[in-house]
Amino acid sequence: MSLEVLKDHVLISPSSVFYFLLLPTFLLWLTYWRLSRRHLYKLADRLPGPKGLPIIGHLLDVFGPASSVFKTVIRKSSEFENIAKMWIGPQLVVFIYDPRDVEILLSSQVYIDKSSEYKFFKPWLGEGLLISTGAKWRAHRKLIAPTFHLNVLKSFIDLFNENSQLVVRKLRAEGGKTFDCHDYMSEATVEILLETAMGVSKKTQDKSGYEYALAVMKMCDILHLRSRSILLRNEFIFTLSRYYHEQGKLLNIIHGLTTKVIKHKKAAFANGTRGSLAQQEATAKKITPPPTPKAATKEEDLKNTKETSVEGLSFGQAEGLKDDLDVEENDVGEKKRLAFLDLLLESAQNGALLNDTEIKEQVDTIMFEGHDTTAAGSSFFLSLMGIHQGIQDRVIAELDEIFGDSDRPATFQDTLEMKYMERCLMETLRMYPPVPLIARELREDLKLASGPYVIPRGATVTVATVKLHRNPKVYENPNIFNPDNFLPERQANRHYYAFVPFSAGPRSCVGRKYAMLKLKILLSTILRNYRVYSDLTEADFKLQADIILKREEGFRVRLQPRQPKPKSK
Ligand code: HEM
Repeated sequence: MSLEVLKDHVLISPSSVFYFLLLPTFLLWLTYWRLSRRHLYKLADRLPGPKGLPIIGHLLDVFGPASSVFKTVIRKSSEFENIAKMWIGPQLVVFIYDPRDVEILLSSQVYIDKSSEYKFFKPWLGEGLLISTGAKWRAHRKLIAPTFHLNVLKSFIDLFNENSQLVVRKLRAEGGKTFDCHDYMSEATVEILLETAMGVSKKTQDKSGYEYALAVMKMCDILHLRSRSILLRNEFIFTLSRYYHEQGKLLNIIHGLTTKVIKHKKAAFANGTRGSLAQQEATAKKITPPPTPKAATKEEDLKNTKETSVEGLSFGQAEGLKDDLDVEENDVGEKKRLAFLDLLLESAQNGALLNDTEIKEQVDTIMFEGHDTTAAGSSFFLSLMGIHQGIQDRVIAELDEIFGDSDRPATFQDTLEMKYMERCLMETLRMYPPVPLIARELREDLKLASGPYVIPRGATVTVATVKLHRNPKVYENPNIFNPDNFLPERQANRHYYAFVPFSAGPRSCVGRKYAMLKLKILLSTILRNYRVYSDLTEADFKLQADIILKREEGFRVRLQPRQPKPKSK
């Protein structure tokens, strides 16, 4: 049969040839893809974990509202003691809960790459400290960590006090009603960051910190949704969705604030002004004593390092854990003892270390990491005080012991004496860690200590702090709020990596000491003025882990002004 005849009988068009070849091409690609991942499959097969569906694994478990996804994943992985693997479609996710394994992961200089989900942060945080990696991350970490050195933080104490007093005044508006304290905590933590790390006055921001905080919360919802949705993970499909437009609007608010912060600070910098503009305004009005950001001597540094270690604890982590916020290498001399944005601008002025985009990315990162986490931590703390009245009695007794009937601002020394409050804060961060999951993508195999397991390169490893911190082999009655879990003797007998709310190792939280100091001043100021009540119990909490751990129903509490203590004779 000639070709002419064949054409008459069979419809051969270019598109039919394309479809004819599509299936074998796909099968060929699939075979290659699976072969290239055979190392991953081989090692994954040896890891324990709940059984998923063929091909899609546990993909269906990550659909639905954030609170139910969180519960399902925790429930399914709970049947497994130290380690649980799950396939989320083609992605291998391994949860580790044994402190020995957590140590291997977090203390390593090798496993420092963040998991692929962090890329959704890029339009917002760019290559900021939270998500960058390699040489860039190392250089910027080295630059930024000293700006959260204790000597810099001590110069923020007046501003912490002043802003905490402002919250106390704002809270009067609630007058004994039940309300969501997270709104107040968010606004306060944004404003405190602006005035301290950023060094600008909150008054120069015509949009309120609350509006920024609200936009951040909505952004987190979108990012979390993207990490759960197989469709929205795709960049192209995402740009066609309504979430893309919503994200654009939210980023306008978020970046609007940070752009303005940098503009103000740059203008002041050009005029030769250094240090917090808010502090200088207050000083001009004689509200506070002059700032004292002076360089410490070697001896003072050593003393500071010791002071940060309070009865077996070192500002939010086990005493035995050390990172670049603790070690003396941080002693980088007077010039570098500058607050965060001052140092960034100075470095940019002096050379090629940072360009404008990089400054912006780091400012966005610190604004996000520095406010949402502490807002959640302080809101959980107040909720728990409201529920556990006996524990609140002890915190208040300690504060009365320290301050007597005086309403003077707190000093650094006072914060060191808030030992019971420190334990309550630790216990809050144990049971309700604001960062509930710490995830890394492995570029090398990871051999575990808890059993004969090797997690293959290419997998995502997740430390679910929310579960690690409730390990019944480590904590007696892990689901009961008990600040005595942080008594020095109990702490000393525990694996250091059994409590890592601020992560640990080279990628630990640079704001750990800042957060602990600020939380103590903010929360002690509130409890010196109000008693907290709650109509709910912990069993009523609907936990929602959309990047930051929150209560879905809001952090509802009631406040009663405390009666002034009778003046001592
Ligand atoms: C209670 C408060 C806080 C908690 C529980 C917390 C927790 C954490 C955790 C768990 C990480 C590691 C995240 C990961 O590996 O994915 C982290 C990283 C980070 N945190 Fe915090 N944080 C808090 C407050 C702060 C504050 C106040 C700041 C800044 C002022 C801050 C800045 C950062 C930065 C920049 C990183 C990235 C560090 C790096 O990768 O080198 N955090 N934080």
